[in-house]
Amino acid sequence: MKQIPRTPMRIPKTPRAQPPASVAENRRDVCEKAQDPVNVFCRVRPLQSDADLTSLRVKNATTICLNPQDQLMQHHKPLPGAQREIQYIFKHVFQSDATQREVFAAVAQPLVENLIRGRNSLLFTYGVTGSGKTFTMTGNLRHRGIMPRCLDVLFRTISDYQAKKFVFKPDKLNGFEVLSEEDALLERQQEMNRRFAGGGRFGRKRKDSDPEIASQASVDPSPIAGLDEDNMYSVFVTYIEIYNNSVYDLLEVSGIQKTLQSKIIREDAKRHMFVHGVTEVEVKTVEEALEVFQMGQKRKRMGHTVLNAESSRSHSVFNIRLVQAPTDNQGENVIQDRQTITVSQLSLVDLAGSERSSRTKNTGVRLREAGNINNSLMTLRTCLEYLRENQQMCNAMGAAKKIPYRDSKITHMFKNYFDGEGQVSMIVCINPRIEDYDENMQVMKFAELTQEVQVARATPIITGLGLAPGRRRANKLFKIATNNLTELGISEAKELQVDLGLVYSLGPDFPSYQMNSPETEIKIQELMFYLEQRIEKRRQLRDSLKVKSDNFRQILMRMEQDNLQLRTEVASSKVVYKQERERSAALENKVRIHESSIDVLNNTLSKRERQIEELTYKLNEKENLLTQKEQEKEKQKKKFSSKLAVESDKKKREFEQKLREQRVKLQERMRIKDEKLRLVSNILQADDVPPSSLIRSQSSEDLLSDKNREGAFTARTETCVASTRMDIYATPRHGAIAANPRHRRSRSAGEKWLEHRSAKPIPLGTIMQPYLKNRKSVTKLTDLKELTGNGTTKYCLVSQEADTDGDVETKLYKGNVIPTCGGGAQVVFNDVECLKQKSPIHSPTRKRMSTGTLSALGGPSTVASVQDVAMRCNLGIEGHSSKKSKP
Ligand SMILES: Nc1ncnc2c1ncn2[C@@H]1O[C@H](COP(=O)(O)OP(=O)(O)OP(=O)(O)O)[C@@H](O)[C@H]1O
Repeated sequence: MKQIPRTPMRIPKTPRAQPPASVAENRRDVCEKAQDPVNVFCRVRPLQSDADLTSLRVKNATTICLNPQDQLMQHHKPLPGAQREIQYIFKHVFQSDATQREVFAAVAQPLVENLIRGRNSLLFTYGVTGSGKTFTMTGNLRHRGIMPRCLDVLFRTISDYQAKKFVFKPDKLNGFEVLSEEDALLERQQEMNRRFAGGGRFGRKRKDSDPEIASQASVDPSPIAGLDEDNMYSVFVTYIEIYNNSVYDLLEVSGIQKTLQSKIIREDAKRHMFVHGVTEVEVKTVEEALEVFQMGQKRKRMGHTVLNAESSRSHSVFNIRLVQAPTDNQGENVIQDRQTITVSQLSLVDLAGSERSSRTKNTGVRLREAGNINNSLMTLRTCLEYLRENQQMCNAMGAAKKIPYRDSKITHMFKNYFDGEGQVSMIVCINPRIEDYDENMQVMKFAELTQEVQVARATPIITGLGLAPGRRRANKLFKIATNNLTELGISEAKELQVDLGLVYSLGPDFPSYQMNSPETEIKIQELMFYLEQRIEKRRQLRDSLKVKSDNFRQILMRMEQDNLQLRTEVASSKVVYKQERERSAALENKVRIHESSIDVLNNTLSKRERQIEELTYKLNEKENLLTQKEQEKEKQKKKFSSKLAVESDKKKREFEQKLREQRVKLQERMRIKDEKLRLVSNILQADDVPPSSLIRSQSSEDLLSDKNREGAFTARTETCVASTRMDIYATPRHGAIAANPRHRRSRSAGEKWLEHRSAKPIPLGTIMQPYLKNRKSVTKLTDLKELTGNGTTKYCLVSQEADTDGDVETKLYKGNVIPTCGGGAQVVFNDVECLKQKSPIHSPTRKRMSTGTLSALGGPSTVASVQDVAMRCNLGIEGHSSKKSKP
């Protein structure tokens, strides 16, 4: 592009920051891909009146010249030294007399071709208010703009290849899904019901032919070649308005709501920007599409009335989306796989007027609107500027600027056109009047900038999927042939299954046939011939089949009979089998029961065994314990016996020691007593009866109170007598008994003896018998009078003792009876006679010494006897040594 002068480029002074990874990646992708510049066209509208002055001159089909305003206003001729006219070159410049058709053909038809080939395109008009943007994009009844023409050519191209309505359904995330034929049919019926019930999408019944719309639709462009005939197509339209940097869906069914809700812009899975929740209307004809557009326009006007806005203050975006997907093998239905769907979009954008707010002298709401418009267009300009700079630095691999797409809705929405793939075209609309010179200058600068921006070329879509090309045409030919045959009266033709192989076999260059050509007619005739043959063959085959099937049926009937018989047998066998099974089940049940009881018994047995084991174990433990205890006991026993032995030994020694001591003591005492006795004897010899040597007897009451004590008395007497020749007195129980000192026994009076002998005396059988003169014998001393009365003066106690050898010893204890002061009597023993009788058979070695003998011998027996008497009789003893013993 040549231009004079060129807009100076800004030179960066400071090094730019490194771009983020994603930006750099994107840049690398963009740099690597094939790119096309943004196609910028210029359209000059006619002057309103011939009197109007112009600052613009169209030099040729691509160049226009802008003349300085003052030069034209004042002099009409360039002054020397004045600023020269500025030239701007475009892809094409449409002069004021250019028709809508020319504009469409040059600008929009390539974009529709892109659309059909599955590529995205963006076309926007840019210029000041009244410059003809809307006229170019939409047009009017007489001069239809780009949009209706795009729709017209599109529908003409895909007319025979459209999918049935609702086969493709928007997924609300900028994508589509394929519905089955049944689901699509259901949706169609529901829509029809809605229409009949009370109106269509916009609340009114659809008119079949709106004359205004019909006139817009009736155009004459020929269809675009190169359509993939094996695909099916559907067209969806959306209509959006961006006002005050808010996005509104003009096709939204808002019901009673008067105002529209603003929408947000989102990015889909393929990084394409889309308006979230926007209404996508499927249209099948141009009229339908234009009707939807008109409805959107109405809504737009309604909204503007509510908001008190002007239509030129908003950006309008009309999107035509073409959805295509390949047909199946038979070329009849769309393949039920959303991955095979290709969606292409043509966005037709009518931007708001680009004039600056200073020029319009707006205030209040209008000023804010203008500010927003300026901001969005400024953002667009900045984005394109940065994009251009980044692209220019792409080869130099310098740092890239972050492009502020998100700063305005319009740039945010078309981000993927500049960052991604597609084709971008712009029509700069110019009002050539001289008043718009300055604004036109700005527009030109923007145009100049825009056409330096490169956009990555869209990659061609992958077609085929390995399916035979021309299958839809083959399907069509096959159906034409079958229809023709049906019309000729061959009804079987209807029943024929589609056989594309037959069509393909008609000629090697089949898919390239044109449908309305004579060649096709010939091929259809050939096809009909083949089909006729096929039908004939089918008839024959059918007849043969009938015969065979009859035969087969008969065989089958026989078999059926056999089968029936077998079934009966099987049924009876089954009954038997069932019975057997039941029996077997019963037996099994029994076995199970027995097994379970065996298990129980086993369990019990094992339990018992365990118990036995436990008890055995316990028994062993106890035995062990017992053994231990016995051992311990034995040990203790030994210990105690040894201890006992030691103790007894010790005690024995002690006793012996004590005994020795006692013996010594007794000997000492005996010696003392002997001494005493000797003294007493001496005294007795000197004086016959010493007053002190008296034996006091117990009172008669004491003596006779207890007859049972006779033995004891006897013993006591015996013991006392055993101390030979001693005067012994018994110690009274209650104090000393005093003898009557005035008692004088007359020697002249005769002696009267009281002999006290045993009741059963041992017969002596000897000649020598003791003799007592004037005696009285008693065996029992029952009355004290016997002792005190009758003049008894002497008392003799006879004691006999026989030993084991048969020796008998008879002792006679003699004493004087002395009356006491209390009326009782006391016996003072003064003589003991001891008579011993030897047994003729006795053994001299075994002779036991009698008490008397022992006494005579003065051995230990005497001492023991004295001690015994003392202990038993509780008597005080005082004796003397005079002892008279008779053999
Ligand atoms: N090329 C043209 N040929 C004939 N008439 C034109 C042409 N361009 C514009 N006009 C007329 O100019 C008037 C204003 O045009 P239009 O509404 O398209 O301007 P605009 O740029 O869209 O304004 P706004 O920004 O307000 O929408 C219309 O009445 C239209 O018929």
